[in-house]
Amino acid sequence: MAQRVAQSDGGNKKATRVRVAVRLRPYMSKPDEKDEGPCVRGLDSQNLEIVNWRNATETVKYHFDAFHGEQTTQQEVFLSSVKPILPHILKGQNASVFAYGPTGAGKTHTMMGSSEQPGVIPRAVREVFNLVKTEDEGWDYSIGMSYLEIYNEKVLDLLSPNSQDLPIREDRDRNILIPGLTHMTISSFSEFDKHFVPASLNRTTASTKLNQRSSRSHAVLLIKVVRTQRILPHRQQTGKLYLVDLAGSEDNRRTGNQGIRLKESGAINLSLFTLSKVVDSLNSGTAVRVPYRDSKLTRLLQDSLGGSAHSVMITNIAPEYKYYFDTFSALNFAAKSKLIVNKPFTRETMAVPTLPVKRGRDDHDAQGSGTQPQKKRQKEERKTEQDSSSPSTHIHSPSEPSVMDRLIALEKLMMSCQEKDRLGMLKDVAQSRKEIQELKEKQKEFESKAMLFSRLGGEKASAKQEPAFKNNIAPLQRKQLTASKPNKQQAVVQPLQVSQLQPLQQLAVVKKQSVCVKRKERKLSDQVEPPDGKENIMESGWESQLDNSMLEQSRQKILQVLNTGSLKELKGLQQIGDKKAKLILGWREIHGHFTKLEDLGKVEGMTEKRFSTFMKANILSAMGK
Ligand SMILES: Nc1ncnc2c1ncn2[C@@H]1O[C@H](COP(=O)(O)OP(=O)(O)OP(=O)(O)O)[C@@H](O)[C@H]1O
Repeated sequence: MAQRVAQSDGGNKKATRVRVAVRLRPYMSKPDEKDEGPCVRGLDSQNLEIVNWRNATETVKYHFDAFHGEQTTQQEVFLSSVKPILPHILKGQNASVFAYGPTGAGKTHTMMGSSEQPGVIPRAVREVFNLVKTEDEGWDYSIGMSYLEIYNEKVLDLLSPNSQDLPIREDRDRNILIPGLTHMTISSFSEFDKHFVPASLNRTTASTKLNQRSSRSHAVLLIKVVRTQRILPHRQQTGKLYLVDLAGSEDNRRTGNQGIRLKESGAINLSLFTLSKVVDSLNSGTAVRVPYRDSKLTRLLQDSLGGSAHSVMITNIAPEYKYYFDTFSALNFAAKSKLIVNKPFTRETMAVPTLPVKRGRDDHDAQGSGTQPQKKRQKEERKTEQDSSSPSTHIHSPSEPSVMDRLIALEKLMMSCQEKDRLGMLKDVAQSRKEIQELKEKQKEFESKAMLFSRLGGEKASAKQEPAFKNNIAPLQRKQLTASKPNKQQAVVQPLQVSQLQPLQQLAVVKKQSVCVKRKERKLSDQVEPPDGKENIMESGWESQLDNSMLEQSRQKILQVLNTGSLKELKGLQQIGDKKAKLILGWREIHGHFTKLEDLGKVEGMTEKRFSTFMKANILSAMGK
């Protein structure tokens, strides 16, 4: 008999941003409504603009990973925004796609679609089956599905519609579990469809003023792929795909909701508000506690936001003026969600011989909460975590020989000892594993420092040939320029400069650059170049008046703060406010160290001019000038 032992690639967690796409649905004017034209329009495949409500002669511009215009087909949305993340779930990683946006903006259309225009969900499931067919030989695959809705803060099983509110739990590996939720094994797309279509009809929908068939709940479809290697050690990887159709945010002055609709709406808005708080808290980087537990929705999406999943958010928006404020706030939510960083990793177990465990203890453990099979699995996970010193894990634990020896010796002892003694030894094993982890981290730190120094050395030699900014962000333009490539990390609201396209329908010609329209957005504006061109123009040549060695010393000091400084220390630098300091921390999180000071130009909103101002202010301040 064999038990399964968890393998972790925790040390290799690579940060990845939540990808944000925006989809604009076609204009749908009703015969009795006056046709005011759209308030928002796309500029290209990543940019869009919306009228500035404070001044209709201006617009506000946004940049996203993808923009899907009115004409974009379901197939195109799937191919560009969803298909690329699916292969991860066949490799034991988690992925999630969720549709966000105001009521009636097209979330259900995007996720479910219709039989003529299938949406993301049927396409993604079909693709998972296709991927499995073409995968490497030597693995067996098992695919399963669960489907639930969160209605009025209750978790309801859509595959078993008479079920009660289900609890949400988290295991020690931070996997979110729903004990009692139906899990069906499916062997083909048609089998999936057979369960999915009737289950979708169980979802709570109702007619509101803004949408004839409005979803009154958040729907979450979970597709779980488990692949098991045919040969020893029978590696097993589990990847989960969450496909989420959120209920829409609602302004009840416009929906005219009353009674039960109003209660539903309250629950929907509250959970979306918590979602927004979670995003703010993740972005602030300083919050002690991310409020995931404040709503069932955020608890369930915990892994997708700031967790271990590859996440894509499709923000649906509507072009009509009556949706203006919903659209505006959805775009701002989308813009801030782009800053969230997840760290996906592979969930893998291996088969190893079972250690002798007393039956009585098994029975006792099974008394707690959760269903029997689930408890058993949780217990197994717990046990495998403790037993992670078993022989098979050695293959993957490069560490100091002395620590390794201790582990092997401990294991040998464990195999032959009683339960009571084992517990004490397990503690030692845990301690040893901690030491290994610490050693690995120290090693990594050492290597990156060594690399940094060697790069610095190399850089000095070639400093003259290298351009200072490798990824010049296009400065805000006041006249027509050839558009340069937008910065990859661009994540926040871009205030519009002078519009270079036709003005939006029924708007006067744009006269001046836009301003950010809310105080909050105004704060963000320290990341973008001021539109009026008042930025200091740097007098050139000031560096040449300084002593070279002192100059170099100051540069090194600044670089050190950039690479190792805390939020507070970063804010201690001249020209670095709270927002910029957080962006620097975020950049470090994703890319590691700044090799040279000029790399600061890669941080969101740090234009060449801003960089010059930053350098001058900090060097002069370091020299006490
Ligand atoms: N891209 C699109 N092309 C054509 N029709 C669309 C598109 N997007 C949405 N629609 C139509 O707009 C209407 C509202 O869309 P949908 O029900 O998907 O909105 P929703 O955001 O899910 O709303 P709610 O939050 O109230 O459930 C539907 O009739 C839908 O068919």
